[in-house]
This record gives sequence, structure tokens and C-alpha cells, in this order.
Amino acid sequence: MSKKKLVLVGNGMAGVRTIEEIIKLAPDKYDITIFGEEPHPNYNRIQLSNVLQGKTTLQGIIMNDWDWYKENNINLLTGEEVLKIEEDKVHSKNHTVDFDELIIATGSKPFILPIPGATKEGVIGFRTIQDCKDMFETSTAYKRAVVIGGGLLGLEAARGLLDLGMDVHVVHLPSYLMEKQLDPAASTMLQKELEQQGIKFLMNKQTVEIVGNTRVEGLKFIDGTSIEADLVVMAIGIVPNSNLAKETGLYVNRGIVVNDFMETNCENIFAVGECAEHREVTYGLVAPLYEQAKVLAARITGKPTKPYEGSVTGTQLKVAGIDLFSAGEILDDPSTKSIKMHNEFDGVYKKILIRENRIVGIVLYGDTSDSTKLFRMLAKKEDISNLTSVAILSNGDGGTTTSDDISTMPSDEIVCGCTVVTKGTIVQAVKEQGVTSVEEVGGCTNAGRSCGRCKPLISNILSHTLGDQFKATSTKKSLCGCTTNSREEIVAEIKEKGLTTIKEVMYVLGWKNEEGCSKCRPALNYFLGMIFPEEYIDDRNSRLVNEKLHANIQKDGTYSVVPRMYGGVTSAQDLKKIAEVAEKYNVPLVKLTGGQRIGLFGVKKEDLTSVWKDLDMPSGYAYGKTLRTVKTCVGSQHCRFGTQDSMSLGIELEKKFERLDTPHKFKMGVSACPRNCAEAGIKDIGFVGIDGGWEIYIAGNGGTDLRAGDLLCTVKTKAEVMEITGAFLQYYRENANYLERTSNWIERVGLDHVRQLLDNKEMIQELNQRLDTSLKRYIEPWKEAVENNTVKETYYTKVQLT
Ligand SMILES: Cc1cc2nc3c(=O)[nH]c(=O)nc-3n(C[C@H](O)[C@H](O)[C@H](O)COP(=O)(O)OP(=O)(O)OC[C@H]3O[C@@H](n4cnc5c(N)ncnc54)[C@H](O)[C@@H]3O)c2cc1C
Ligand SMILES: NC(=O)c1ccc[n+]([C@@H]2O[C@H](COP(=O)([O-])OP(=O)(O)OC[C@H]3O[C@@H](n4cnc5c(N)ncnc54)[C@H](O)[C@@H]3O)[C@@H](O)[C@H]2O)c1
Ligand code: SF4
Ligand code: FES
Repeated sequence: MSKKKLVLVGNGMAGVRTIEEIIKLAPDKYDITIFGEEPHPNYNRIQLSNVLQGKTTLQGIIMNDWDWYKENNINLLTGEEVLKIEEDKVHSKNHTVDFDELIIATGSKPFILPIPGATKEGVIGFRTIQDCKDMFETSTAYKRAVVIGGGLLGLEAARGLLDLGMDVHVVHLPSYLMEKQLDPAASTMLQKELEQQGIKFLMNKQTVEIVGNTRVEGLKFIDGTSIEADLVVMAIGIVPNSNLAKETGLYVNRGIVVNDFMETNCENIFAVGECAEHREVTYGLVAPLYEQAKVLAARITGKPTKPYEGSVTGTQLKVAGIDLFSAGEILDDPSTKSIKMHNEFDGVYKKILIRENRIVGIVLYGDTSDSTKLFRMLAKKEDISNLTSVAILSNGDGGTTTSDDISTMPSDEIVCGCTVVTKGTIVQAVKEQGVTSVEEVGGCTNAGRSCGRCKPLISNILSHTLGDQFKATSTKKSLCGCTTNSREEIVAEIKEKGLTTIKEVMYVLGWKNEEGCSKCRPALNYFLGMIFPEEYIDDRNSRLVNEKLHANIQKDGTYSVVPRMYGGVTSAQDLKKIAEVAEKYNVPLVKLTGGQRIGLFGVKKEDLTSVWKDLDMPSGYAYGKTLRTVKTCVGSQHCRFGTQDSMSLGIELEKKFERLDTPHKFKMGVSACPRNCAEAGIKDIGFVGIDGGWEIYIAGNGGTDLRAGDLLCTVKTKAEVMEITGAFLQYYRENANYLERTSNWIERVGLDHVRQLLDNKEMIQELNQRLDTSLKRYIEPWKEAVENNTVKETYYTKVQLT
């Protein structure tokens, strides 16, 4: 039987994906011809932003190379725009091809403002490899770039142009960026970060004319202002490419109208991708287009398929140093309730919109580690009435997916949003096709081959499924968007090359953003201090804001002051001092904290140094990534059950290890008997007195990542407790990711590994020696602020919180 003739118009992402699916389902059914207007094989359009930002090359974004077409006997006609479709033929300038079935997948065009001057040289869209090449070329001869449109495309283009060395302005019509994806709070954080990276913004600006002779020289705005420009990139949305279909007599509204099986009103013509309009919606992201491709392939090959019923989409911005995710509804309304978390200092904002116990909108900025889980809840309309807000939102600690998360993840949960691949499909590929790396998973299932956001999660699934067989090499996690280097690589380079300052690390390791971002600067400052404790001078301005000020800012802009109370023990004298200070400075709230101390809440910034002076007590570091408190029970001195002296051990521990920088906050607890009144089992390290010694528990957590500590070992003496604590602290300092709590870290490195290591006397000694050297570098910060006028001036008089 002779094969049927299938023609595809549009050699882009949706069309070629449909052909791939058709070949999988019915390899011999068709003679296939593909017309492509562009002169390239199918490439990953999504990655054009990464090409512009120097993260990959044009060659690296080809998805189906020339050989693929040959191997599949596809007649590929590139550089050929289809100009006309007749009943059973398509015509381009040089070719006419017959068809039995025709797929139109012509994508979209950039929307170009219909204003005077819009056709001048130097005015372009951002859609194709050619646009990318134009931007590269322009940047070698010109300096001033203006991007019109502060949406996803405009901001990715702006960042790319900045990377090409241009001076970049973004002109945006509404009052805040990405208004379709973000609410004002998240948008403000985004704008601030992009401004720090060097992009300038002109908001509320409507362009009315592009001026210049043959080439663009500037823009004029409706308010009478103007700006000079050598290059203008229009990124103000897209228009479905449906003219050809319209001329053919197909039913076209905004896009080519299709039913749930991607059929047009003409029996043997189908449409898929951005050019298609399904249930009055046209899409501009790849995930729904791939869903459409699957349904169409099944329909054409006569295989059973569910109808395509539309898609819920989620987006993120591909800009170095920015972590955001958005899906569903964005703005609150009277029918929604929301859970919000806004931590301006760590640059994290999360908003979950809920209607009738179901998530209907997600906006995450600064920490998107929960995006997959939340997106699943949204897409599946899961009833969340049984969940607490804590369970819905994690704590913004940079959240890693643990082995437990993977094992409880449902098999049908979508892992790769771009390609709609589930956990079940990946596990199946591992088990049935023997894949062992993220790249191989991509080859087999396509997961991870578009934006790449899902690669860490794929890596975790592989690691969970394969254990030691997993080839983790291709999935290293970069420290932040400013660099492709992982934490391990950076630490190794600092040691090997003897890099001594943050600037030097960024320069030598080729940071994409020379100022760094709010993620990498504090991390680098920490690494350098940890590696070179004797030489490195702390860069206070690179610290997270609360640490920079040695005080925790409160909701209303005032501060809290929490003095140290070693082991939770105080005295009448200290209590008197605290009472006097509270009265003198009209402190509105005096409260016992969860860590057995007294906090003064609501202190004005200008009073901070005087309050510290009058208190004359050490800082309790209630704001720091360091040892917070050592909680103790009263123990054998007073309690009839006590077998050990918990208070004196707690005081000794706190006195020895206070002020030490750690990857994240670190808490200790000491109970004098297994009744465990000091909750030692949910501390980073906890001690429980038993007859003749102490049990040592590690990696407990009483916060959002609730976790019971693991028994590390049992020791006999206080000296051994101090030694093991020092070794554990130093090993955690040297090996955990920055902002990784011990509870997450131990899940990652494994309890057995740490147990084995701390069973080695020599190792314990070496770790303690390095720790002791580090401990020498710290001074009492409140005392310094009181005594050093420069510090006082810089941080407590003039400083602006930005
Ligand atoms: C810079 C950039 C970044 C993006 N980032 C993301 C992202 O992070 N995530 C995401 O999900 N989506 C992203 N997108 C959108 C995504 O790339 C598109 O949704 C997707 O490419 C659309 O696929 P398509 O096949 O419908 O259209 P296209 O990929 O545009 O393919 C259509 C093809 O048809 C050709 N064609 C048109 N008319 C004719 C004709 N008459 N004859 C012959 N050929 C013709 C065109 O030349 C084109 O090659 C991004 C887009 C851009 C431009
Ligand atoms: N990371 C991603 O997922 C990604 C990246 C790039 C592109 N894309 C897709 O590509 C398509 C095009 O993206 P886009 O950003 O151009 O479209 P968009 O419609 O998402 O955003 C356009 C932006 O331009 C603004 N705007 C409109 N008219 C303006 C004017 N006259 N002056 C100034 N600003 C104006 C709008 O307010 C809007 O914020 C979209 O479908 C998008 O989803 C996605
Ligand atoms: S832990 Fe034991 S010793 Fe300590 S207070 Fe409680 S019961 Fe008493
Ligand atoms: S989520 Fe984009 S490639 Fe997987």
C-alpha cells in the first residue's frame, strides 16, 4: 500500500514535536514533507534568550539536526515560505507539494507597534535566530539599546543586551513589570534586582514615534519626553501567524480555530501550536503546544486519545540571578483568600491564592523550590483544606527536594512542565530503558530539553531511583544565576587559586553579573571567611540585611534587641538592666523568646546603639546564620529526674561556639534526662543526659522542615561532648550549601557518612583545630557598634535599607 502524503507548514517547536509523535506511533504511515521559512533545522526557540545571555550557543539549541530529518526520510525544505494552500497542494516560491493531510504550525509573529518610524533600520522583534544575530552584530557597533515591553520576552532580551555590553533601557506601558504574571510586590522586587544588574526602566511610558533618518535614533513618548536609541527591540506580545490559513478559507478568529482534536473546519487540515486557537485561547508557551502535539499525532494516526481540553500554564523568567515562578491568577479579589510570605531581606516573596479550598494562583519570587508541588495542586485542583499554611509554603531556605519528597511524590505528578513528562514516565525510563543520567532521560522522554528548570528535580528522581548508579555529573546545580559554577566548584577554586575577595572570585570565575546578586554575595562572603579565617576581612555589605545591622527588623520598621542569656540562665542584675532599658526607651513589647531569652521588640533604629550600650550585654545573634541559642532544662542541680548537669553544659557550649558563622542558623538543646524538657531532639545538635554520659542527636528541626534528630553517638564526658560538637559544626560549615539547614544537609549527605567520619579521632581533632582558628576571628558586634564611630555612622545613622 502506498504511503499517505503528510505536509507540515512550519518547521518550529510544535510542528516538529507533532511529527516526532507521529513517527513514534506510526513510523511507516506517511511520506513527510516539512516547509520551514527559516533556513535552520528545528531549534529550541526558548533558548534564544540563553544564547543572547551567553549561556549557550546557536549550535547548542538545535533540537533536530539535519541528520534526524534524513534518518526519518523527511523531505525538509528550509528557507521556503509557503505562500498558498490549495485543496491538495501547497506552494512555496520554488516548490509545489501534494498532500493528503496538512498540518499548519506557523507559530506567531512579534507584534510591532503601528507607529511612525517602526520600519526603520535597527527596529526588530525577538523571535528568531536572525533576530539574535542582529542583536549580536548591533552590539559591536552601537551602544544604546531600548527594549519596548517589560514582559517575559522584553526582560530576557534586556538582560541579553546588557550581557552584550549595551546600555539598556526598558520602556514599559503599565506601572509595574510583568503585570500579567506578577503582583506589584513581586514586581517591585524584580525591578530592584534588575536595576542592580544594570537595566534602567522607564515606566508608564507610551511610545508614539520612532525617530531617525534611515536608522533609528530615538523614541518619543506621549508625555512629550524622549530617549536616544541605536537599537529598538519590540517585545510587546505576539500575534498568531494565521494569514495563510485565512487566505485558504479556514476559519480564523485570533488564531486558526480548532476543536479538541486540533482539527480545523477543513477535513484534512489541522493546526497546532501558537497559530491555533482552541476554545478561544491561543497559547504562547511551549507546554500546552506539546500537549496539543500529542493529541494531534494520535488523531492523525488513528490511535485512541483523550481530547485536548486546554492547559493551565506556569512561567518563569530566564534571567541570571532571578528566581521566579507564576501560574494561574495573580491578583487577590473578594472571592479569594491568600497565604503570603514576604521577606524583603532575603529577597523572598510567596503568594498562594485560594478559592473554595483550591489553589487558583501562585506567585513565587526568590525561592521557587515549591513550584512543582504547588503547580500540581493548582493544575489538579487538589482540595487543600487538610493542609496548614506551613505545609503549603516552605520556609524559603533554598528548599531542596529530599528523598522523602520524591518517594511521596505521586507517579502522575508532572516533573517537566515544558514537555509534560511525569515522575512515572521518568521512573519507567530508568527501569525499562536503563537511563542513568539527566541527559539520557531527556533523550528518552524529552524532559528537561526546553527551559531546563526541571533538571534538578529529574536529578533527584534519578538519584532516588538509582542510588549509587546515578551519574550526577551533568546535573550540577549552580550557586545562582550569576554563575554556572556549583558550590563545590567555587569552594575548590577559591582554595586552589587562593582567591581572597568576593570581587576576585567573581572576576576569575567569570561571573555573568559583575555585582553578583543577593544569593551569591552572602554565600561568597561566608565561603571566604570559612576557608581563610585568619586572613579574610568580612565584607559586611555582602551580608544579609539583618546580619549587616546586627538586629532583626520588624514589620513596622523598628528592630528587636535580644541579648545573650547563656543556656537560658539570667540574673537579677541582668533582669534589672533589661527592665530599665525597656522603660527608658519606651520599648512597646518585652517578650520571652522560644529560645529561652528576653526580647525587646519595637526599638527605633536611632536608639539601637544606645540600647546596646545601656544593656552592656553581648548580642544574642537572634538575626544571624550562626549559633542562636542553647536551650537547657534545669537538670540535676534542681530536678529530681536529672542525671546530668544540663545548665552548665549548655552555658559552656554557648560560650565556646557563639558568633561562629554557619551556613544557616544553628540551634542546640541540652536535657538532663530522656524526658527531654529542652527538646534536644529537634535541634541541630541536641544532648540528652543518661546514666554515665550523654546521647548526642544531630540534624533535628522544629520549624517548617519538622525532623527528629538522629542519634549520632553516646559519650561519657563533657569534654567529649565539646569535641564532637566542634567537629560536627566544622564539618557542616565546610560541606553544607549556604542556607542549608542541618536537617536538609544530612538528608543529602547521609547520616552514615557523618557517623563514620565522626568516629575517627584524628578527623575530630583536625576539624576542631580548624574550628578553633575560626573562632578567633569574631568580635562582639554590639560592643563594636557602640565604640566604633565609623561603624555607628555607616550603619546606624546614615544607612538606607535597600
Ligand atoms: C526568546 C524567546 C524565549 C521564549 N522562552 C520561552 C520559555 O521560557 N518557555 C516557554 O514555554 N516558551 C517560551 N517561548 C515561547 C516558545 O518559544 C513558543 O511558544 C514556541 O516556540 C511556539 O512553537 P510553534 O511551533 O507554535 O511556533 P514557532 O516555534 O515559532 O515555529 C513556527 C515556525 O513556522 C515558520 N513559518 C511561519 N510561517 C510559515 C510559512 N508560511 N511557511 C513556512 N514556514 C513558516 C516560522 O518561520 C517558524 O520557524 C519563548 C519564545 C521566544 C521568542
Ligand atoms: N520565560 C518565558 O516563559 C518566556 C520568555 C520569552 C517569551 N515568552 C513568550 O513569548 C511571548 C511574547 O512575550 P512578550 O513578553 O512579548 O509578551 P507579553 O504579552 O507577555 O508581554 C508584553 C509586555 O509588553 C507590555 N506592553 C504592551 N504594549 C506596550 C507598549 N506600547 N509599550 C511598552 N510596553 C508595552 C505589556 O504590558 C506586557 O507586559 C509570550 O507568549 C511569552 O509567554 C515566554
Ligand atoms: S529533662 Fe529530665 S532532668 Fe531535665 S527538667 Fe526535664 S525531667 Fe528534669
Ligand atoms: S520544565 Fe522546562 S524543560 Fe522541563
